[in-house]
Amino acid sequence: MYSNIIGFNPMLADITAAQPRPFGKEVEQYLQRYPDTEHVDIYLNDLNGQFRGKRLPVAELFALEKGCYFPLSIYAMDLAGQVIEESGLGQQAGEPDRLCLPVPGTLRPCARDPQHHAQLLLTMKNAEGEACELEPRVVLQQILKRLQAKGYYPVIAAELEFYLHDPQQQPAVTGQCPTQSFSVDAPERHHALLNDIELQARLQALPLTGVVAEAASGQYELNLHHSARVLEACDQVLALKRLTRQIAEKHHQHACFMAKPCAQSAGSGLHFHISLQDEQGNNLLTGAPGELSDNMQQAMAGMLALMPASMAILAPNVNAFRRFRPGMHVPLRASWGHNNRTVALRLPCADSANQRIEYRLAGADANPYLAVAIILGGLLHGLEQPLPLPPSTNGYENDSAAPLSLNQREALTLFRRCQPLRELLGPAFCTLWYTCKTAELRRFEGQVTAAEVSWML
Ligand SMILES: NC(=O)CC[C@H](N)C(=O)O
Repeated sequence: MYSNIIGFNPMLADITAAQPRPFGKEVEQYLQRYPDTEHVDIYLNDLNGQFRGKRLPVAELFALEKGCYFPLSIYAMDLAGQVIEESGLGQQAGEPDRLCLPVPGTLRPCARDPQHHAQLLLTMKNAEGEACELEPRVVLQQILKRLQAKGYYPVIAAELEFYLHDPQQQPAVTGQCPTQSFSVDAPERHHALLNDIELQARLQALPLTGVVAEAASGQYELNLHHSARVLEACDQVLALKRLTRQIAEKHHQHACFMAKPCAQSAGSGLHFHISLQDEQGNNLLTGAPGELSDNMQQAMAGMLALMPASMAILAPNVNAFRRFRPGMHVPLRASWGHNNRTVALRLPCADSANQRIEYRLAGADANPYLAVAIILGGLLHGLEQPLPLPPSTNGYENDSAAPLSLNQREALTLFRRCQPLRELLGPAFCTLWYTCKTAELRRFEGQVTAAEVSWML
């Protein structure tokens, strides 16, 4: 909610990509630092950002330089880990494997047992040996390449909300959710646990800059420092989620990243602050004092134009749509405004060098690679095909901004029909997303819910 108040000076951001170390060297250095390592989890992040892979004895680590194999169907799994046959990647295709390679710089200790257990992110190749177009990380990478080809270097900072709760109880159980945003005393209740998160984040070189108590009991926000290494920043969001879950478990708590775990309490968002630099590190969104630059107007107009069709990615399941309720600091329309937490694109107070957009639509359960691909795709769309910026709005009363689709089926239909998104995210990926999410929704709708049973049995 309140991250980046210390400053978002894009001039400070290092726009050069990290020099990848040869993987063997990275392993050697890691094992010098953690000589007692016994195991490593190697993983890909699937469509839902879940970790899929296997645990290996550490001796296998060196051999990974040449790669290893996992089934392509990892990118066709639903939230329950079932392969969606309608994708055509499942058993009817024989569930073929693809080559996977380590992502340089992602060998980190695992928070569950940092001295003995490591983890490593992989990336998949397609049948031709190119980056796999169905992998969310690759979808974002392609958009970044297009931006860089035009001399645009985005800078992003993530804010991730979640609930801590007793595993025997629901998060923010009704009646126990006093409003306590900003409370500096609230974190005292979870002092040891939050300290542990910070410590493990340091060990994993995740730039955690702050922890904020949010609007409901047990709800917190984690702020990551802004970075021009956009892919790495998204890797870090997912690593931070895993770390937080593991640390919570150690403290006999549960960390919940559902978008709306409790109907009566605040939902959890994944907000991104976005800025744009040129090669010299100048902020390209900055305008004359009191004015919005052309770039800023075009970037926002592009994001707003793609927003209704983007909901299917930013709210990736039935529960994610429940977050969009009035009075919960959540946008309900494709809106923008100055210093306003009810709009989709918030322009925070900032001095001229730090002007940026806060994109507030994604839920905490959204895939960060895809959410950022949507945001930067919208920005690119706006810069390439300038559109007029609609008037700013100020709160829920003003209904001049375009409505957003607030149910998953409608959102998926808009997504399928949106040609610019198809072009930005790639047709193969868009077909996969639509197919998997439609099948997942059908599975959900085919169930009898606990509410029906308790009301009617
Ligand atoms: N931190 C805030 O601005 C509140 C955001 C709100 N919890 C959300 O769901 O997005």
